[in-house]
Amino acid sequence: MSTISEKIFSKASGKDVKANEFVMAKVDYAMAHDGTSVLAVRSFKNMGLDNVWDPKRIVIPFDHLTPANTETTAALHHDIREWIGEQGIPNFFDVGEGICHQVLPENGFAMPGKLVVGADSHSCTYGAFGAFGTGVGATDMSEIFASGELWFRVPETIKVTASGELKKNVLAKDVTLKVIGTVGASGATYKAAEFYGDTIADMSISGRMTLSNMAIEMGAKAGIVPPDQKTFDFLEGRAVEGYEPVYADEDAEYCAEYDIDCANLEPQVALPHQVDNVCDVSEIEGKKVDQVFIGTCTNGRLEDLEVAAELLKGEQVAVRTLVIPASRSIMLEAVRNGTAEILLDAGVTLGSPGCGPCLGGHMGVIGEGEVCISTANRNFKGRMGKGGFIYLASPATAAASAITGEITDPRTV
Ligand SMILES: CC(C)[C@H](C(=O)O)[C@@H](O)C(=O)O
Ligand code: SF4
Repeated sequence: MSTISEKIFSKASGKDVKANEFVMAKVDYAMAHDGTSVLAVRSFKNMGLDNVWDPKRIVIPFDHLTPANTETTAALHHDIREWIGEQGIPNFFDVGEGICHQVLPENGFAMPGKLVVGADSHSCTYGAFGAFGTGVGATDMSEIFASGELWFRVPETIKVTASGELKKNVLAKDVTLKVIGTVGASGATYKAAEFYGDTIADMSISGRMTLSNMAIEMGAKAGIVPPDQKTFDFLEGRAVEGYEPVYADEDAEYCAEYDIDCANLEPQVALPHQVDNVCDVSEIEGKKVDQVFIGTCTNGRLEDLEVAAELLKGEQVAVRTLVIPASRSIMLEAVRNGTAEILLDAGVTLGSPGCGPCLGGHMGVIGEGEVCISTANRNFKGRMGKGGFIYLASPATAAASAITGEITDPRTV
């Protein structure tokens, strides 16, 4: 009678464990990006060790401030590149390859049953593939670099069941925002979430990644979708090693259960400055925006760009609109299949793959009092620029709002 998390931690710690037990777990893959590797590497060096535990199990994408925005960033990038070379870490993804949470799954590091730990809070994205994906701080990451292990408290699990067929232009992001609005920003703190129901089964891999990505926005350690044929198909020819799917037992114990009706779901918007401040788009329609941002590890995938292109085809954007693909391969596909051309024709600014202005670092920061509708996962005060206001929505709602210059229901354009 175990949950997916209990089973993954049992395997990773080599003994049968239950929720709330403390374990030392073996990590399958460890990730740090340009933002967090700096501290992780510094702390690793302070330990006085020469070599990391296993270079092949460490993955380092550069994504947060890429291409480098300042001389300081360029110097930090330089130092980390050098360390990666010294350690012989083969899985290094340099400037322009894309956002860590896109790069790891694309390259087959997120697999069912694995424990994948990243020095980034949205590492829960890997749950979309049935992995226990979770974020840790940079000094915890240095422990993993050193030993390949870390301690955890096995989380209790909440069960979220989403049912019903989504209406056109109601997307996985709307389901995700609805779930977070229902559970609350701290409703799943230190718990894992397991996602069930026909809405999830019908979701594409891309949609499931959006859902798992935002599990941390309700406090969850992990947000896991049980793997199915779509998962296996995605991993075919991609998975870097063999894997064993893990499922919960029928009588697994959940600490809370939530049922989400998606048949009547409207597009959702999270209002500033809290992610769980969620309402139907109809309640906020007409709110003027200064900038539209489509991208990030939440919604920068090909499917998201295509949804935007479908709405923007033959139209002109009314406000500055930024589209940043989550990876180079997504951008390449968007160029090849004509999506990029439609977006550029509509007046969109296309940025190089990476986090872009999500964290307020560069490439589209907003000014005092400005409003941005964004497909990202966080709308915290000041995140995209001091004094700015961030509204979170789906790529369809963002694209519809780009056409009108105000928050718009994508079903009306
Ligand atoms: C910079 C990094 C530590 C941070 C995170 O952990 O999430 C960032 O990716 C974010 O989205 O806020
Ligand atoms: S895209 Fe945004 S949320 Fe995702 S890793 Fe980058 S900064 Fe964090």
